[in-house]
Amino acid sequence: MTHSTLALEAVGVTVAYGGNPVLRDLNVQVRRGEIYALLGGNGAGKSTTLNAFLGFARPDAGKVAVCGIDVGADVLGARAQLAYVPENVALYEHLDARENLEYFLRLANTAWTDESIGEALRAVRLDESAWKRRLGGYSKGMRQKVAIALAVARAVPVLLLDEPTSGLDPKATSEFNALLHKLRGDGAAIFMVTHDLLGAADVADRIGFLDRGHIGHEVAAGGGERFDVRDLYRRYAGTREAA
Ligand SMILES: Nc1ncnc2c1ncn2[C@@H]1O[C@H](COP(=O)(O)OP(=O)(O)OP(=O)(O)O)[C@@H](O)[C@H]1O
Repeated sequence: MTHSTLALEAVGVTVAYGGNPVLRDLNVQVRRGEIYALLGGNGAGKSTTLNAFLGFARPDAGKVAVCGIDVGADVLGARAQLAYVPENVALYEHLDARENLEYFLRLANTAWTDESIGEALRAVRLDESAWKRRLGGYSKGMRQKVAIALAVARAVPVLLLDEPTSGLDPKATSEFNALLHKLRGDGAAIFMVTHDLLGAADVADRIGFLDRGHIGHEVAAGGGERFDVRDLYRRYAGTREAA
């Protein structure tokens, strides 16, 4: 893995709260053009891992980098490389999709035009008939599209997703997965945390199993069947028991 293609890197990361280790010697690397799913039970440390990449959880040991930028040394520089899409996307309910993008792009100090915003909304396949509707009436899937359109308009190479498909119906999930594959094809690095084994198996190139703050095992997709789902289940059940 060359340095230039490495988008996310955690090396020997330990994060403790009140002396209690939540991440323990966590090691993970995600390249551009790759979708990585981190699978783990409740309390395994998934959100803390995201927070470490975002610079909200400071490692007690180890190093976290985004596109080669050390998060501890330059948190704003690192954040400028990524977009974070939380489980429940918080946007302005009384603004429409375009207005939300304009507002957040201005906040991010990113130049935009009507054209570039239109391109971003088209790229995420948000139905054009919805562009002028207030977000208050949007479904979860539509909100996620707007959040990802913001990432597209900012042209960031890294996406961090928290439980992206929970609460999406099968059609919205399949549209969402197709969107992730398109972004991956355009060179994005996508890191998602999830409980959803089948969802991860559908979309990810690699899956890491987080067990009490440590990735004990990773599997990569291969061949027509991609993953051996029964094997994934056995491994996941093992971590869930321990979590
Ligand atoms: N700010 C904090 N202060 C103290 N403890 C924390 C803090 N944040 C997380 N923890 C603890 O760290 C552990 C891991 O939490 P984390 O939220 O990272 O797990 P998770 O895998 O995202 O869980 P879930 O799937 O339930 O959201 C939990 O035991 C949690 O209580």
